[in-house]
Amino acid sequence: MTASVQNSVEPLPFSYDAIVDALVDKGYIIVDDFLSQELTQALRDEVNELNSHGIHRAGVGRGGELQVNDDIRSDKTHWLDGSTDAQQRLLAQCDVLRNEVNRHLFMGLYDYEAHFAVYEPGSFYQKHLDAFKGRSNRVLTNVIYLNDEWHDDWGGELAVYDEVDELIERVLPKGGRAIFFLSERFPHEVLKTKKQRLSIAGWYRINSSTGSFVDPAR
Ligand SMILES: O=C(O)CCC(=O)C(=O)O
Ligand SMILES: [Fe+2]
Repeated sequence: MTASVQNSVEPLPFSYDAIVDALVDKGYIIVDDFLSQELTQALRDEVNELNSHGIHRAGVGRGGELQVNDDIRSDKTHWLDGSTDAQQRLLAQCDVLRNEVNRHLFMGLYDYEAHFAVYEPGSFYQKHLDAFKGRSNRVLTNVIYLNDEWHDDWGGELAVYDEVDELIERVLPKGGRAIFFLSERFPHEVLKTKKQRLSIAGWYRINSSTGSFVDPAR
């Protein structure tokens, strides 16, 4: 039996049902080993390669309003386009979850968009919401971490707050780990990192197109 056949019959280290249940119960879940070590490494290699050729400073806002704002965030980003095997496998896995969420929760998620992010030492992303009620088609956020190791004293945690601004989680960006949360409900921030921090941030979207205004735009 080849390695790939063996892998394909191994049970997943997490359950899609548990993710769906947690989204209903508390609106978020942290999933260790969401990505295999092998896929985490393939994506890490890709983002390192992109970064070595220079990827762009992230902006804040959408479309024509996009601005680079050093005070708010200092990461660099590159949108996934499914052009590599590793990206396709990641997108396929995220699509399984999209279908599971739709099947159980009728959220009508029709699309997933994601970018690589590189936080060089000293980088951060100030506290924000990914979506404001009724003003965005982003409804479910996921962040997937790609570093091969992360020490407790390296900073760079994702701090997650609840609706009354109490800190509820400090998530270390450990490779293969993912967090899923309802985009409108949880303010969050990336604390200043001491080491280069690699991740993929993604958003499941609903279709809120009306008339001639075609959404989503990037
Ligand atoms: O990298 C993270 O942990 C979170 C990033 C984030 O909040 C975002 O890109 O909107
Ligand atoms: Fe965010």
